[in-house]
Amino acid sequence: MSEVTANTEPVATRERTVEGFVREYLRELNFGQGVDLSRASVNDQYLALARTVRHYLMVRWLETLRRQSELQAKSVAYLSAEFLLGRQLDNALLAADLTDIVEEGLAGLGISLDTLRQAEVEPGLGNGGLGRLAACFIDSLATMNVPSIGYGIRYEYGIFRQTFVDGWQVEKPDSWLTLGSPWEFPHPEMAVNVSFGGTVEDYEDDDGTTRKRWLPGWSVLGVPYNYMVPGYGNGRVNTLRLWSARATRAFDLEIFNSGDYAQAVRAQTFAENISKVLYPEDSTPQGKELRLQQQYFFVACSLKDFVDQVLPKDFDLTNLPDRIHFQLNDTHPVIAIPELMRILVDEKKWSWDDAWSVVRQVFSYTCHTLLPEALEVWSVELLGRLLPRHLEIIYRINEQFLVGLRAAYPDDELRARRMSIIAEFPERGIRMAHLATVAAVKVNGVAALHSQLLRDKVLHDFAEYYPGKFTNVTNGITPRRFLRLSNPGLSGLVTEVLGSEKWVTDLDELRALEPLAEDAEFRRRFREIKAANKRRLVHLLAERDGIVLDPETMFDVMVKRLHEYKRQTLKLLHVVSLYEQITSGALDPADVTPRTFAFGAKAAPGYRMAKQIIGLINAVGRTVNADPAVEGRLTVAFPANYNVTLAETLIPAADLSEQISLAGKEASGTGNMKFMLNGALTIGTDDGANVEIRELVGDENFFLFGLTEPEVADVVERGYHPTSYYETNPQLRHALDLVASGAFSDGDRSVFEPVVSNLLHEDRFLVLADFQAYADAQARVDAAYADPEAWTRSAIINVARAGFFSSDRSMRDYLDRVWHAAPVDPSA
Ligand SMILES: Cc1ncc(COP(=O)(O)O)c(C=O)c1O
Repeated sequence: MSEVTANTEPVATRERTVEGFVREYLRELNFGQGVDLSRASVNDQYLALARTVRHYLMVRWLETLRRQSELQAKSVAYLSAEFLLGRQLDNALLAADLTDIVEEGLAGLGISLDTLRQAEVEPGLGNGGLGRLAACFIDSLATMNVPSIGYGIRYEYGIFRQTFVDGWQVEKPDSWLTLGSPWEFPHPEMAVNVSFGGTVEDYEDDDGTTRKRWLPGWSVLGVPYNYMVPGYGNGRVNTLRLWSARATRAFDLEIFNSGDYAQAVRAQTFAENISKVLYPEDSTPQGKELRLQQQYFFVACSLKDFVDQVLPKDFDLTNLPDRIHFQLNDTHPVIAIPELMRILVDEKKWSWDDAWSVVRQVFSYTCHTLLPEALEVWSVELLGRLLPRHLEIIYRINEQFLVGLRAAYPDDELRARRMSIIAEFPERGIRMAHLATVAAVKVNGVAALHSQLLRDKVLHDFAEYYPGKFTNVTNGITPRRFLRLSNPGLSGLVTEVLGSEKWVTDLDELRALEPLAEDAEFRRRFREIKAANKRRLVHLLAERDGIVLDPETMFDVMVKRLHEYKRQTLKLLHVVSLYEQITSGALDPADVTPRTFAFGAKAAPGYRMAKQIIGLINAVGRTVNADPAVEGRLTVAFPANYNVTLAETLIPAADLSEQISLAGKEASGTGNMKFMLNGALTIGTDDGANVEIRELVGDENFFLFGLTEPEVADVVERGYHPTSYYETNPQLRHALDLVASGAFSDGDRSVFEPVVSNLLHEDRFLVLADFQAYADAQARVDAAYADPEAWTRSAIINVARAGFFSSDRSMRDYLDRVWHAAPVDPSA
């Protein structure tokens, strides 16, 4: 009998040849999908491809995990209720350096890689900027060799799929899991128990100490699903661990036996609801019980996982600050602070002071907003009912905090009330941002202006009390997804002229493009790439939405969540004004630069004004696009369901990026950076990261307009009267009157009355105040666009100076300023 030698090496050291890949792929199709090539559906082909590609990454993943537990280096845990990942296939192919092999191998089988790319449904596990930021950050952490893990929620339904019915938004469920999700690795055997409700009691410990004990009312299981987060070009694969809720018991057999099947499975449904659906809210918190359940659920799972599974069994938790830093992405995971206190005090039986001294060294908090209404406050009644022990802990943290505060400001009770973690009005509530700030090592804003406004306004009292705690980390975007993959034309040109792909991991390399702005041949090639990207978008939108566009027009793009502060209405009023001026004869169409005014935006389903604005954009589009008077001059395009996948084709095709929020309202923006990196010029206010973009590219390569933040504050303080702008600006008046007249609603004046009346009588975000400045800036845009050479020069300068906005740089800033951790040496 021949001897069998055990090989403990992972088997997946795959052959990196076309033939090797094809063999693996066919094996996966046959044995994984259970079909042969002649019968395989596109979905079969896609799933088999995804599994084949992940095999190639598997050795690296296992190796990363092995080394991580060996090294025990300081790690980062990024806690985020959202990870807006986008499609995975292309990114995995890039990381595994397999794209060419796979393309050729599939072609040999008569399969188009591009068709399989399109078969992937993106996991929309986030609302917009915040969730996409988390996805960029974990990509950068992996690429930079930082030991780290992402923790979040595996929503069964992500952000809703937006459709338009008669121009109005109708939400459809996003069933991203229906056709199978080949990128995830469920581990039901590693499920952890998470409790809710019940009561707290005192009891006497063995040594006579009185302690607290939480007697929960109910619990659920959290099942971890692991996702690979491959680094680019470095052999590292980090982990993203998303939690899915399951019932602790599938159903109650007693009730089932008594014949009530529906009642028997109700507990299961109840538990599984926790990870069922992402709250489709952006910039406004949802004070809903289920939302708090979600937050505690994923945080409790993650802390338990880290303490019990990731750390070695004999780990001394007093050393926790040397081993981990938990980054809280907004207030959603802030309940982690009392949860870690509970673990240390109640479960590990530490003293309060010892526990607090560790807890206050391991969390940092990123604030993402400037809108006071977006800061989460949980009612004490709700939090006490759902998490009674945590409420007690929060009260004790607050008590201790207020003692210190009153000692520092003995005669300032008003300040104590303002800063207290507990709000008394309009109902008693827990201010999660205050809790986070009290416990955090660092609190950061997400752009220079935002961090300054946090210090000066939103969290001013705290910045005075804890001067060293506040810092800035300007957001960033991953150059892998948002240039290397999404813009193959520009990416190829950059690699060619720079002589290598080093820029993909060192985006400052783009600076070397700058002299080429003066090179006519380079400009011609740059322009040709933009033109090709525009044609690619035109083709996509024709197929996807039946939208017909002319690639020869200027592509003026505003894509982001629909929110009044972002001011989609400002762009729309400008379109209406141009339309009104042309149709009334005030403007010769020949003098109007042919433009495509593109929008992409989802509105939160409960945000009525945002949905009205969507209806109005579509209504204006319908009228304008059908009117021969403006044909070839003005086109409005509003493809439904803006998501990461659409962004990847839309952004590289843009000539003009609209970043027109009211100054002092947009924390950072990341869309703005993606456009800049892809060679669009920005028309924008002095807000969020626009400020840093403009500083980098200079006024001559940026169309700045509008009130500054101090001016806005001044206008508001003096009393803002939007009607005065309406009365004194004829173009603005005519545009608003046209909307009010029912011209876009078949003569029905009532349809868009709420939008018009809101602008005229409230206009919280000063659209009318900035209208003329915006129209003037658009005239400057037209003038600049008329000179293609100068425009291209500016676009190249934008690209060349975009290096600062790499999320790799953001990670370096967090490592230095917040986490005090370092990448590990890949060769060690
Ligand atoms: C799908 C999607 N939605 C929303 C955003 C956020 O856009 P902005 O920063 O312009 O608000 C992004 C980021 O670029 C995105 O990719």
